[in-house]
Amino acid sequence: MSTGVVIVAAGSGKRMGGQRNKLWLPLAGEPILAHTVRLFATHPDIDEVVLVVSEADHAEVMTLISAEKLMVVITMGGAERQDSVRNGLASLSANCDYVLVHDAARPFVTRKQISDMIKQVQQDQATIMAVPVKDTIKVVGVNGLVESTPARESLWAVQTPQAFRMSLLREAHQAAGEAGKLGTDDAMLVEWLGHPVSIMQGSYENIKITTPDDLWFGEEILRKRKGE
Ligand SMILES: Nc1ccn([C@@H]2O[C@H](COP(=O)(O)OP(=O)(O)OP(=O)(O)O)[C@@H](O)[C@H]2O)c(=O)n1
Ligand SMILES: C[C@](O)(CO)[C@H](O)COP(=O)(O)O
Repeated sequence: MSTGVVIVAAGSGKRMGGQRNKLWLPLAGEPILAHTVRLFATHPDIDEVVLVVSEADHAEVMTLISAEKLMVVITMGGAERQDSVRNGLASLSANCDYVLVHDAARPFVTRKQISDMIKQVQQDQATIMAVPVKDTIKVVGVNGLVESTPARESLWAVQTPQAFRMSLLREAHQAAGEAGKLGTDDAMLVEWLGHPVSIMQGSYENIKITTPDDLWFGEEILRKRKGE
């Protein structure tokens, strides 16, 4: 069984509020991007890595990858995350039976979680990492008034990696592209095809670095892991 990963890094990090892609911000002295790419590129259960980047970051990414001597295929992203994933899938070889899709902005997934997910996807064909929500969630109307309160027991906050049988994810992206369907994650497209998607319990540490407060939390996660 051959497993590839598409790491999407072609965003711009608007919510971080900086001058350039947030993935260049340092975490324990190294760019966030370096942490994530190294984790997958050195993982024994991952056979191929495709890194999706923006035009603006391309040269610097090449420098980073060659300095680290990592075996990574680099490809260009698109306007939306979904476009970036689709471009990444197109760059994986025909040998891949399974694919993981991962946000470069989530550097804290562990090696064991990646291995567990690869085992799980071979059973379920589509599986995503998620954690039960801790807060009470409200559905709010455009008028600013609460419309409903979904039962918390059924709510999960979804993360990446998300893993799929390669042919299933390719089919979902192709169909979504043709229908103009846009999803905020890849599982949405597979669900829309009518295929079951299983949940793999992740961890509250697997945050997506999105806003400045995520950076200090991220430093704390690494400090704690170093001491373990
Ligand atoms: N067109 C896009 C948009 C996002 N991403 C990637 O998708 C992941 C999750 O996106 P998010 O955290 O929202 O990153 P940004 O889009 O960069 O952030 P923002 O929405 O604040 O601009 C990130 O690793 C980001 O680089 C991508 O590859 N291509
Ligand atoms: C895929 C994702 O990480 C699941 O939580 C998330 O939806 C991607 O982030 P974005 O902010 O929607 O681009």
